Amino acid sequence: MMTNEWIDVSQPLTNDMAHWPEDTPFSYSLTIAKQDSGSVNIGQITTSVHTGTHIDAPFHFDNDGKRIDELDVNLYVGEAIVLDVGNVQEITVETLGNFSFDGVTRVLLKTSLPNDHTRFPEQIPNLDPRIADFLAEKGIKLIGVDMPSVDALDSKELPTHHALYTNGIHILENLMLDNVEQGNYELIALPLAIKGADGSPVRAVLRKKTETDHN
Ligand SMILES: N[C@@H](CC(=O)c1ccccc1NC=O)C(=O)O
Ligand SMILES: [Zn+2]
Ligand SMILES: [Zn+2]
Repeated sequence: MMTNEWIDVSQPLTNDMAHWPEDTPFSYSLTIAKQDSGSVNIGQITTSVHTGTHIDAPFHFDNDGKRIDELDVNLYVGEAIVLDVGNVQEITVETLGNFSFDGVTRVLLKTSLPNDHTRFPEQIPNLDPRIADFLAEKGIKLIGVDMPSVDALDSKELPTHHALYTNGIHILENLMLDNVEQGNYELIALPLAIKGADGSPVRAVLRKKTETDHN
């Protein structure tokens, strides 16, 4: 039997990609060219850690929260369910109540927001903070979204970030799920080991589960 292939669900890191207003854009440039060094090309990157597909450490919104290097890598590798919630602008407990979460600890929400890494959206679907309690009860430890934030783009209070955190649910943002259908997958979305950081870019990949897969 042919094994399923891993699919990339990360935003490509390009010099024209979208970033938060007033935040540091992503930039890659060649600092040393092979013709100058005589041996190698060497590049450098500059970026906010909240540009592109990334995870938030609790320290992002809580000064006493865990930093990137203190988070358990097991959160970011394993079974995940992709749910299509593209039919609503407000994602509530009622929306999620239509789905079965049997045994999974990671949920990825495919919303109506078209995934375009070069465009920072003006508006995004709203995640009701009350989904945090609901998902925690189902045993969810990680939520991923195909949007720049789990809160409204102009929010200062970040109620959904805090509600998720209070319920032990970690956050993955800016996935590219337009070409992914609802269903059960394996996920890898590992952060870099950046000491003390509030967030980290990840390379997020999914592989569809088949009936013959065993846990
Ligand atoms: N909470 C967002 C980031 C965020 O809110 C932000 C990122 C960079 C610059 C400003 C931001 N928020 C400003 O109100 C995130 O988790 O990526
Ligand atoms: Zn973030
Ligand atoms: Zn966030």
